[in-house]
Amino acid sequence: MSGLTLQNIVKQFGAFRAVDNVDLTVPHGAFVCLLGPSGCGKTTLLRMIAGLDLPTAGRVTLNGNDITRTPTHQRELGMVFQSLALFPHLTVGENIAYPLRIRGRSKEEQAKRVEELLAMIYLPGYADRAVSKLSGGQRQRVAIARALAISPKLFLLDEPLSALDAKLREAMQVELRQLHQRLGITTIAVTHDQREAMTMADTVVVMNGGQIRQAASPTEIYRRPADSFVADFIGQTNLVEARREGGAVNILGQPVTALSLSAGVERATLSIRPEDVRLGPPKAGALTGEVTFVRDLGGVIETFVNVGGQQFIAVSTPRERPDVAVGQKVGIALTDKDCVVLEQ
Ligand SMILES: Nc1ncnc2c1ncn2[C@@H]1O[C@H](COP(=O)(O)OP(=O)(O)OP(=O)(O)O)[C@@H](O)[C@H]1O
Repeated sequence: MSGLTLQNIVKQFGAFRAVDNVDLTVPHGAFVCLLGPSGCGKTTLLRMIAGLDLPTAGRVTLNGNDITRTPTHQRELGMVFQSLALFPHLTVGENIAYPLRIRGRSKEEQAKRVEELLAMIYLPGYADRAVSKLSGGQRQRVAIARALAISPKLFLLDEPLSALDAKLREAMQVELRQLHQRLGITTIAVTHDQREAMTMADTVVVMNGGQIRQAASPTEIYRRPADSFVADFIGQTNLVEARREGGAVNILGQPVTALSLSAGVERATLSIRPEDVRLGPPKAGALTGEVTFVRDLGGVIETFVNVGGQQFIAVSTPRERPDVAVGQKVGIALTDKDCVVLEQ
């Protein structure tokens, strides 16, 4: 099978299980982001894919070959890790050519490839520059070019953009995605930044406690989170418990007439995205709460509403700005369409 497959991967550090039975298939040419909070095991998983760590159990296959125990240098990988910095004493061109030089490629081949790669990262004519004269973003592009010099079978990135400031980081995310679209190299990137993952990846793999909680497209992860961890970790959400009481579905002790639960379900956790919370005048059958805070962030307006002791957050565009003020009583009319039913 072409692409990368992880089967029942376990990594144990003494009694501590950093990666716990991970199964994942990355189709050839896909861009996958491993996303999760600090310590969830993403770097450990990437290091096993790279061959920098051996799994305690499980199997790694690349394009049908078992590479679980293959040394890193025989895996034909391109890697951009935070710790793998550019060589400061070499020029840009020498840095990019380095993987070709140590593989004994001719000077002509090295020069040709350096030229191609510099054009690809939008730095033509930079071969003779000193690395120390580059900006942070340019350095990162050179590190990417160096990793791609050998046309790797697999491209691995560990927090590749974390040293850059927010604006440059966003631009580089788009650049990396576009580069991937042009080259089609199977790519796995580790990040703790969900915007970064959603910008770049075909598949976002959300991890927690060494396990995969959900692996799906950015849209699916956001619109149909598998559980409350994913719902809460990706973007903002309102998590509430719904209970069947009498004939109606109640939230925080208030009946919400337009909501239903599947037959036989007595209680469930609902995830309601802030953009699906519409505020209006209080009315029967809707939740009633009190506005506690309004935050105008320019492009979006966030309104915080206290409903029975729990804070709801509603987000709207400036055009749809709700006409509400702090202290005002408001209604939140919810329908099934606004909610994702999680644990039942
Ligand atoms: N060599 C090691 N020995 C012992 N424990 C380790 C070792 N490497 C990692 N761990 C532990 O394994 C867990 C997962 O670490 P890992 O670096 O994979 O997390 P991560 O998700 O990449 O986090 P971060 O975003 O902070 O880098 C952590 O609790 C970490 O302390």
